[in-house]
Amino acid sequence: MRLIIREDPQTASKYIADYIIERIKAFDPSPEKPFVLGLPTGSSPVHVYKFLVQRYKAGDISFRDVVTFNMDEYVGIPRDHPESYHSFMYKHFFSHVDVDPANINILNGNAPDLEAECIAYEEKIKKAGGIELFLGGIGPDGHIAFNEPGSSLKSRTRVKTLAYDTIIANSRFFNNDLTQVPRMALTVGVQTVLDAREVVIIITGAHKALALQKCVEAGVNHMWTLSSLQLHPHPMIVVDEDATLELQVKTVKYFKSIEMVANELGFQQMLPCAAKHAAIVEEIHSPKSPKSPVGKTNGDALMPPKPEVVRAVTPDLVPDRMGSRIPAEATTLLQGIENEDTPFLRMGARVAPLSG
Ligand SMILES: N[C@@H]1[C@@H](O)[C@H](O)[C@@H](COP(=O)(O)O)O[C@@H]1O
Repeated sequence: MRLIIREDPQTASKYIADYIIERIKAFDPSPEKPFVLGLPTGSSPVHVYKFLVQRYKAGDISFRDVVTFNMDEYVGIPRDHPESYHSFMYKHFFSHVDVDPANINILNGNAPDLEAECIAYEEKIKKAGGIELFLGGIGPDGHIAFNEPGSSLKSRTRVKTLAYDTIIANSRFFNNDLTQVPRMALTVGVQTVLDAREVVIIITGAHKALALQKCVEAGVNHMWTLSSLQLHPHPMIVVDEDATLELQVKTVKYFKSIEMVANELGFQQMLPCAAKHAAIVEEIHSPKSPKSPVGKTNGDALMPPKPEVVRAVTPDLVPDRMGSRIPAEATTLLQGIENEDTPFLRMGARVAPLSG
């Protein structure tokens, strides 16, 4: 898991928007091979959409070959109700970019047969080739989409009764009138989210701090459905400082150090995999300066160089998966980096991870 910590909701949102844009670009989508993007509603992703729209208007990105699947929708309120998730998505995103309306998928909370609607949605996702990147937010109780506490971690798209806490939390969108908040929703399941090839979650604010703590530091538990991300091969949670309030200091330092070390290794987030791989190999063979990323520390260093990193400069060379000859110990380093902390290494080239 990667946990990216930024100062405030704006910088966290910008990080995610930039990340999504680079993922789409690296994927190089076409009508035959569209990028399939899962999308959330809620106040947390509003800034992400704002930055995506800004970059679209600046000519940096097109959504023409992007197929979208929204996470959820209320049952029983008209599609054009200002608080329907359908309205939300058009208001904050779809109306401002070049996404093809035929490529937009949102569950229909007024379908005559809600069960059939959910089954058909799963089928549609499958037919689209699965979701490449699922962006999500969470509720203060750690729910993802509308997978309320106690939801099966194997759940799929279905009709869900909302928890009373969620009805209270969402009443702010309905003039604080609890009676106006729908009691049911259609939602993708936890397993639907986990099936995505990559999951990116935004969590901001002190009111989500306990949920973040449960999901990152505690075990996998259906009472905090986001914790299921621990079972995903490539999850990334992007948070603001306020959301980290319940985390242990060492957890925060650990994840910050992971990002720092990745930066020191010269990984620009958006470089294609092969280039990054080559950069690592080159750096291991011929460190550019005494400040080489291998074992580099500075005054703020959070972790000492690991012995295996230092050993990686020994001349005992073995072929790696990309044909370069690298020190045997370095394969461990590369695997650790690629598997655990830098899913972006997979970007663009869509190469298989080095192992696992
Ligand atoms: N179904 C949505 C979730 O997908 C969203 O993550 C959550 C949090 O919303 P907010 O970002 O406004 O706190 O709200 C609703 O419950």
